[in-house]
Amino acid sequence: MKAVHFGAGNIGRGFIGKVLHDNGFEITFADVNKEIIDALNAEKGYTVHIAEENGASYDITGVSGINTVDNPGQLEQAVLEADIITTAVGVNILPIIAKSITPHLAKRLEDPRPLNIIACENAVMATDALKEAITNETGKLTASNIGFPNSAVDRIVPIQKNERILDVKVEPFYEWVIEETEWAGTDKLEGPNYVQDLMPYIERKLFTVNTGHAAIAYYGRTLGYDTVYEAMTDSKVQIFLNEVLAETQDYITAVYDFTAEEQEHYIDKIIKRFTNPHLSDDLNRVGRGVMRKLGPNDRIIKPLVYLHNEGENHEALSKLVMYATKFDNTEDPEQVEMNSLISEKGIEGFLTEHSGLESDLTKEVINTM
Ligand SMILES: NC(=O)c1ccc[n+]([C@@H]2O[C@H](COP(=O)([O-])OP(=O)(O)OC[C@H]3O[C@@H](n4cnc5c(N)ncnc54)[C@H](O)[C@@H]3O)[C@@H](O)[C@H]2O)c1
Ligand SMILES: O=P(O)(O)OC[C@@H](O)[C@@H](O)[C@H](O)[C@H](O)CO
Repeated sequence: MKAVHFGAGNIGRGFIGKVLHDNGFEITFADVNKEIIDALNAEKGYTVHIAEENGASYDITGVSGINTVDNPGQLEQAVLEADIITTAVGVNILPIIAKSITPHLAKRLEDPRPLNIIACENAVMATDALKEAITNETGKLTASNIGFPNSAVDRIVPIQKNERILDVKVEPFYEWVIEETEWAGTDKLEGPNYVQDLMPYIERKLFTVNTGHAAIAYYGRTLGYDTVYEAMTDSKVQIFLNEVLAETQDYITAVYDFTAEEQEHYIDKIIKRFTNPHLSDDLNRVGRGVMRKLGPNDRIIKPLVYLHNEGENHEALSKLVMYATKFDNTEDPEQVEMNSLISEKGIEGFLTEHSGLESDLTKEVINTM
């Protein structure tokens, strides 16, 4: 069984690569990072270390790499042989990945073996976005051997520097939930959970783990912290995090069938993950892509707008919007773009145009500070 995985970064090597390897796949990583691809081709393997006391280490073997900048032609053979294609590149990169896959797809689909294509990104229904980008190029795909399941991936993998460049340290917890209805073929992966309806799982994850992370990053930075672990030692951050997650809990339990008790249990587990002393996760990583995170369907604005419309408390999420607009990671191109939009249009104009907030909610958000 062969896999092509786009994005040989932290989640690609540390999570998706490990699951595929455990399922017996030979993995070809495709990436634009020459150093990583050269190392994959030289080493043919790497080690995943679990970040806990006496944590285990797992050797991932049978891997290789394609540098999609220097050798895009190598992708053809890899796609033709693939049983699964996955991505972990960042949701905004998916249209570029679509352009890499599309030229080889028709030929691959003449082969009756099932092919599943799955985007493993932090966004609601990211595979649908990849599928749309692919079908914009190919037209409607009528082959019955292709599946585009959406998925939710959860495992904290910080940016890190290790002695061996490919090795990667990951938290012990992981969860990969896949949309069963869209899966092509009968051979499923061991490890992921398959569900009929993914929306409850992806939104619960995004609006708890990722909204929580955003709260720690954007508020923690105003208090001068650099990492999640450091910020979580401050009771002010803990209190704010609890307030934010109480609001997203109201959204999750109103929209889906999770009970308050189930959600409280889920939150407790996540807060323990945020205080893992064996991980050092930079607030700049957790807060990266600030414009994406302030998008209408993302982790802050979607629950905020819902709670506002329902007349429910949304004060902490409103403050979170304001902390996000004040983030200061100027190495992030999205931060630079946001800063320039805010200086041109003001915060009010930015939130109305970019986040799609109605003017009464925009004013309310601004007045929380
Ligand atoms: N790190 C985490 O804790 C975590 C957890 C769950 C989900 N995610 C999601 O996984 C995705 C990847 O995150 P990450 O932390 O692994 O980031 P990362 O920066 O470590 O890895 C992304 C990789 O994609 C590569 N890339 C960029 N453009 C590319 C292109 N055009 N073609 C091929 N490769 C390209 C980069 O070179 C990099 O190696 C994001 O959507 C993120 O939200 C991350
Ligand atoms: O990757 P982002 O930028 O969408 O979000 C940053 C973090 O919240 C995220 O990467 C988490 O670590 C991850 O989603 C945990 O599963």
